[in-house]
Amino acid sequence: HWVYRWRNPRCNGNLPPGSMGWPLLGETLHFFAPNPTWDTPPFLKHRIKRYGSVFRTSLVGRPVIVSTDSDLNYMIFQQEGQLFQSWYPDSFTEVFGRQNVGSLHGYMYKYLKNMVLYLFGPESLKKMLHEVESVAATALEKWAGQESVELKEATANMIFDLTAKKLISYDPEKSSENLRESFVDFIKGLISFPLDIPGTAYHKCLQGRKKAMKMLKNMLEDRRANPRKVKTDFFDYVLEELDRGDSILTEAIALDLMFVLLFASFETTSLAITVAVKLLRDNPRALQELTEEHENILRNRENKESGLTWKEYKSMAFTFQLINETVRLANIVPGVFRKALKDVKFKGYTIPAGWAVMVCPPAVHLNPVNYKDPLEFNPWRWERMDQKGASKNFMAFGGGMRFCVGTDFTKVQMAVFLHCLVTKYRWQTVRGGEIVRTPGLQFPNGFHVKITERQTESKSNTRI
Ligand code: HEM
Repeated sequence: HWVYRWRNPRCNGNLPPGSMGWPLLGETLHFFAPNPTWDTPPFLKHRIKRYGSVFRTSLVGRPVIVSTDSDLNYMIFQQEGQLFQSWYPDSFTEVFGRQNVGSLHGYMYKYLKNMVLYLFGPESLKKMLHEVESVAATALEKWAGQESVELKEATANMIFDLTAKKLISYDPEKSSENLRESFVDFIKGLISFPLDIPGTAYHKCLQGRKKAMKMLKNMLEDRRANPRKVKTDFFDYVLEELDRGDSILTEAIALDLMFVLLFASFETTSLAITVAVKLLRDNPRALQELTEEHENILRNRENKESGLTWKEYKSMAFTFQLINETVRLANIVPGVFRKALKDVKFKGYTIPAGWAVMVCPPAVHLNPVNYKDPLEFNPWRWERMDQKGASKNFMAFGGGMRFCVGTDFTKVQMAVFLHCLVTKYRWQTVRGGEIVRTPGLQFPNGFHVKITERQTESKSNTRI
């Protein structure tokens, strides 16, 4: 009876078609199978073909409705808090903490979102532009002296230092413990079998999180003991809120959030930059147009000594097309999770209240109906398309109320990094760069590149 119920869940209407897989295990293993292409994962492809764009399944012990349907995705994003609510699986909660941004609602959520928007909104980014440029220029200068660099790791370090400085004024040079190292341990075991015994990757992941959380807690306590006159970072604002007395923010929530924010900021953007550099390497025409755009900016600059200005940043039309095309193909977030708050009717089907719903951006971004030759890297396709917000066919940064608050920050970092890279350097692949999604996108053997200064390159060519 139990197995029968597992396979045929109750529903006040017509459940979307699909299979619940094996008892308990569901279809989890198929879902996590590595996919060595840019294309939609086979798990989705097979089921879309068999059942259509909306189907049911069971993942990590939960019944889930999978949506690859543009209209349903749109409705899910628009109905946040009404018919659907942000929700992430228990296994996420285990490693990211109980109070991650995804599980916050109402007043607390709005407060924290505003705080992040304040720290990384356009006004702050304008002021940060020179700093982002100097960080990228310094990093590239260092890398150019080396035999090769693993780009994903190197850019993640670069972004981590910048974000940690902005969010919590962390300075790796001055700190006795290495916060970044704990995050590395955490990430290595993130997509692993959840078996918490010494020696396993998962155990290391939880230990990494524990260590990072302890360091963050110490830093927050330090700040409490030595408050600053002018509030500039996340800790300053958190302490102000905690000291208000009637706030529902607790120290535990604040620290969990700090952890998620740091993670969300450097893992995603570093992956996007690495994918962009790889795609540029493979597409000389796009590299040429990008280089021309950035050389023009330098050529037209009145004061040659000044760094990038906001006006110059805003003028990078082709760069923004390239960034959109990169994140469309990269599908950095392969699934966005929600929970149905009520029974929801959609095209003759019912999504039962309490069920998890997974919106699948890859199925939308790689659908030939939405994008002609979807696997082709074609930044020019964005010339005639809206590039700013989210749409039914573009949800790399989510959509609706929960649209990514780090989008502008990511774009600034990507554009500025590419500016520094193409105006001064050339690079070649040494090894690696293969794509495997598991189901997040990764470079299993790294992406090792040799970066050389352009002048040096032309001088040596002349010699030859
Ligand atoms: C290429 C880079 C990035 C991608 C692809 C990305 C993608 C996403 C997506 C798809 C969501 C929606 C999740 C949902 O609806 O459940 C999201 C939300 C979020 N992102 Fe990003 N993100 C990126 C960079 C960043 C950065 C740099 C930060 C931090 C400064 C950040 C912070 C957040 C936060 C706090 C949320 C939750 C917003 C909310 O629930 O309202 N992201 N991101």
